[in-house]
Amino acid sequence: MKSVLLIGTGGVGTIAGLSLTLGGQANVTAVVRSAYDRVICEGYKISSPDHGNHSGWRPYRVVRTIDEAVNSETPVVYDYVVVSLKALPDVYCIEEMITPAVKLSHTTIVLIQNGIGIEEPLKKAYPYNVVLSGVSMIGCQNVGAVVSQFEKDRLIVGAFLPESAPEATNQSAHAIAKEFTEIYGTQFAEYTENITFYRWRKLVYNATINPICALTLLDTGRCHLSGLSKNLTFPAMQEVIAIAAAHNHIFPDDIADSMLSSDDGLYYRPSMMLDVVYNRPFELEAILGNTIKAAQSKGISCPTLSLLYTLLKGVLWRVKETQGMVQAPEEGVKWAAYS
Ligand SMILES: NC(=O)C1=CN([C@@H]2O[C@H](COP(=O)(O)OP(=O)(O)OC[C@H]3O[C@@H](n4cnc5c(N)ncnc54)[C@H](OP(=O)(O)O)[C@@H]3O)[C@@H](O)[C@H]2O)C=CC1
Ligand SMILES: CC(C)(CO)C(=O)C(=O)O
Repeated sequence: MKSVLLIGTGGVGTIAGLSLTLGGQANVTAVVRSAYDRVICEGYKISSPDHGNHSGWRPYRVVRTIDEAVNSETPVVYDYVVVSLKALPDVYCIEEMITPAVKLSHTTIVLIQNGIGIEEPLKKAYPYNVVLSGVSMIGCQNVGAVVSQFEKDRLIVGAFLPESAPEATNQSAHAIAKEFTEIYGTQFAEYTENITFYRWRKLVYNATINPICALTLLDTGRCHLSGLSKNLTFPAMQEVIAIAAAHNHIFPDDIADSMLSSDDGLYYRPSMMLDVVYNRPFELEAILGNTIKAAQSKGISCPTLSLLYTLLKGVLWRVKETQGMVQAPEEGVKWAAYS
């Protein structure tokens, strides 16, 4: 049995924990924060078209913190640390957070998160551990231990390989990526040698639809009905496609239409929109900030994405102020300091 530590038990993480458990090859210890008491008392209520409906499901072990996960009566060495926290480098530092659970040269770190450039800090912090990058296509929510999955669970997994890595290291990283897809279940997870391509491909959706829904608080269906999808999302997608092309990721001609039709029949609220609705910090830098940096590095202009980014920076400031993460000085502010 593989020993898995799951950090980030929202919609994506809980379904990952369920799939890894049902596959029968992993014992999953889950770090559960605000829903801890409910999960201990009642378990999760899950409705999943792929993994079934469950009432009272619990992973192998439920803990409140990473320290508790590591310091049990018999200390556990984790084979995999699966991170499905939001990618929020401006709020917490994942590479520091997971340190107690990562055994040098042994533990594989698996990131199941949206965005680009998210693996670099992990690989830098753990040069002797394998870092896997997972792109999830699921549409899923966890509200108070009630988990609802709306779209198919499809997880693409590949090894994150810095350019300088020796070939033998690369080969073992690819083998571990394949092993992880088997533990997750090959009906739902697939291995790729080129995970960066899939990260960029997903960005065509996440860097456009997520921000526009988060700003307008309209779900995907209502974005179509109001004309936003045609007049704003579609052109914004062309910018992402051009930036991706400059980084050698070329998509089929119908990529924008296929992303826009991926929620057909649903009034879907993407994860960034839910974060704004629940007044939580959202993944602005990982999704939009890093895309704009990638454009700048190639001298590409992306006015629509830049405007969305600037507006969302304001929204994020508001969220952080209400959460006490930033403060406006009592004496007021002067324009000259910000011009
Ligand atoms: N939702 C979706 O359908 C999809 C999401 N993604 C991506 O997957 C990733 C996860 O998304 P999602 O599942 O929606 O996220 P959620 O916001 O639903 O879940 C995040 C979880 O992390 C927990 N958490 C936050 N901070 C800590 C901490 N310091 N210690 C322990 N736990 C913590 C939260 O706990 P608490 O409840 O206590 O706040 C919450 O349970 C994101 O990168 C997202 O973009 C990708 C594809 C689809
Ligand atoms: C839209 C979706 C579900 C695509 O898988 C997503 O990534 C999100 O909600 O952030």
